[in-house]
Order: sequence, then C-alpha cells, then structure tokens
Amino acid sequence: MNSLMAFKVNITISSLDSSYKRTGLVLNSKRDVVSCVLGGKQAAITPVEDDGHLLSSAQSVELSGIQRNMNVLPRPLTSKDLSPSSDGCSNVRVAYKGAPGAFSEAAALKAYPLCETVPCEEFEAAFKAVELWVVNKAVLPIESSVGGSVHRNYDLLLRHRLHIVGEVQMVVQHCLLGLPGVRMEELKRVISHPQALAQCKISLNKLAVVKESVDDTAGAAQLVASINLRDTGAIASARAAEIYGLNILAERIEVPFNNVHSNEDSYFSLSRSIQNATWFANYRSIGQDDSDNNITRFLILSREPVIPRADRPFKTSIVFTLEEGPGILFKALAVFALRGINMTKIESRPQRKRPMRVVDECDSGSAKYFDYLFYIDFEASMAEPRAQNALGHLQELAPFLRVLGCYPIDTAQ
Ligand SMILES: O=C(O)C(=O)C[C@]1(C(=O)O)C=C[C@@H](O)C=C1
Repeated sequence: MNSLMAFKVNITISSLDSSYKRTGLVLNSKRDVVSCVLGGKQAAITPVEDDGHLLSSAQSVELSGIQRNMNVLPRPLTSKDLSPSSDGCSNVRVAYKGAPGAFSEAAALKAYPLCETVPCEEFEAAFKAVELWVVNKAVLPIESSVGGSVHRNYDLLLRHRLHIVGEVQMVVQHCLLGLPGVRMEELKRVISHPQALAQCKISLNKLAVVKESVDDTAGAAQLVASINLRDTGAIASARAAEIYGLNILAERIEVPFNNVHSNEDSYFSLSRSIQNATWFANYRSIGQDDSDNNITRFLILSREPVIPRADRPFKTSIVFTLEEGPGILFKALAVFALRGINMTKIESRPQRKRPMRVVDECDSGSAKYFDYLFYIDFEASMAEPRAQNALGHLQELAPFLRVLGCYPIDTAQ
C-alpha cells in the first residue's frame, strides 16, 4: 500500500496534553509528528497504528482518496507562518538541563510562558542544541544564592559562541518526595542535585539520612518512581511530584525543619557519608546554612544578540584576560568605577590552554602564576557611551576581551 494512504489526519486543536509539549516526549519518541496547518488549526499527521490513542475520535477527521493524499503534501509557507507569534513565544523551543519538572524547566517557562521546553542531559547538549538550530534558546543556571557560581557554564560560555540575551532569577522551593504510602521516617537515603542537597542540608541532617547526588532534581524523582525505591526520597519540585506520581512528604525543606529530631549517632554516620560524596569537592556551598531565600539566577542564551537599549535597565556580561603586573586587576576594575558603573558579579576561572604564566625575575629566578579569565557583569547597556568608553579603556589593559551579552535586567520577583 502507498505509505501515504496509511495516514490519518488528526486535527489536534491544541488538545495535545500540555505535559507532552513540555516534556518533549512528542519530539523524542518514535511518534515524531509532521506538523502542518489545516483550516487554520495546527494538525499532526501521524501513522494511525502508532498514534490513534493520542486523540479522541471526535477530534479526528478521516479523509479519503485523492483528498487524503493532498493533505499530506507539504503546505506552502505563508508570510503569517514566518511572522513572530502575537504572544512572542508560543513557537519558541527552549533547551534546559535536566528531566521534565526540573527547576531549570520552570525558569525556561518563567522566561517564555508558552514555549516548548526541550530537556537535555548535559549543559553542553543545551549549548549545542542552540548552535545547531534544534532549539531557539537555552536557559541554564549560572549562580545561586546558596551554592555560588556554576563554573561549568562559565567555561562553556567561552567555548561556545552564543549570546546572553536575558536572565531569570527564580526563588527555588524544594519538596521532599517519596513513593505513595512511604512515610518520612522510613527514608534511609535522599537523592537530588548537589545544589539542592546543599540548599537543604540542615533539614536533611535533622532527618539523619544518607545524601546522594544525581544529575538533577527531577531526575531524582524519576529514579525513585521508576525503580520503586521505597527507602529513598528525592528533593525536587512539586511539579516533579505530579509528573512522576510521587507524594510530597515535606514542602519548602530548604527552610530548616523544626519538628524533626536529630540523633547524634546518625549525625556522625551522615558526616562520614558527606565526606565520601563526590559533590563535596565540587560545590563550595556545603558549609552554608539552608536559606528561606534560596534564589537561582539563570541565563538565557541565543544565537543572535539582542539590540542594546538605553531606555530600560540593561546588564552587560564580559570576559577578559590581563597581563601580569602590580595593580592590574585594580586598574581593570577602575574603568567601571571611574564612570559610575555598578559591577554586579566578578568570577575568575583558570585559563585551560595556558594555566601557568612563567615570569622571569632576574635575581630570584622565574615565578609561576595561574593565569585567569575574568568574567564581569555590570549594570549598563552597550547603547550608553559610558559603557562603550569603559570597554574601550579596558581593551588597553586586556589582551583578550569579549562581550558575552547585553540584556535586560530581570527586575520581576
Ligand atoms: O536540578 C534541577 O532541577 C535544576 O534545574 C538545576 C539546579 C541548579 O543547577 O542549581 C537549579 C536550581 C536548584 O537550585 C537546584 C538545581
């Protein structure tokens, strides 16, 4: 039979469960759909045997003969298809790291409420997905009020040629999740993203459970549900509980529990397990207290930069290197202070290609220093002369300087 004849045209009328849209299951599964527009409605053309269950019969229209063939032919684009949607983001695909229900997905939806979110296994996959036009944007964490900087993303910003086009600040509220019927006291182990474990350290110490890190919070929830781990809890979002069918055993556990007693013996065994955990070395937040003001800042990355404006608050992010010499960093930072520009963040990372700089000091032999890349965020737009002058001035001191992005400051709560 002609393969075209085996298709039924399903008029989806935006009825496709929004969770499919958010999880990316539609795109990743073998049920990949071919989109077309039929009578002004979004239509998905799918093999009958595969996807008949996705839609109710009332939403399906079977066409026959020549008409059936014609409807599976590609429809010519119109200028309407190519103009941006009126809401500005319903046709935007946004990559994030983690499983559906991760906080990064929530950040993507905060930035683009109607977007299609695309989960990625690693940060690098999200960068590549933007570069290769698989998605329009990526939303990735860059720092948190408890855990500090996400160094991996600083390194990837330099390696890839994407532009920062926005930022999202989000209050992160963690839940302790468990399988239905499991009580909090029955948990022996809690798994989550290392940042989430660090953010909930005090509450977890009181619970006297072993902590183990996994790639992301929603991935932890997925693991507990998929292999039926009755003695294991996951720290994740309330939305992850809904997606993976888990119970919320406690809400907002980044704020220390008051009603859970800690026990000396289990505290010491917990300390041992923390020392053994690999994330101890990677996250410098471990000694800090849980906070009821747990904020993560995410960057929005795109292939194209935004055009800097001066009529609303903008931030600019740059990366540069410096020659060695007394007070050179002081001089570099002074280019902003001299022009009344507020610096909001400074981060230094070792230069991987040339980690050590050898300096010849005739009398005392040669000295070796680490060579650094400096990342700075400052509150000014590249549309403002004071920002242009500051960077012109910095260029005199910096052998390498790159503007990573100039973007509107997130002023929303
Ligand atoms: O694991 C997730 O859910 C993420 O989105 C990642 C991440 C992070 O990298 O900091 C984001 C916010 C929370 O603080 C915990 C984890």
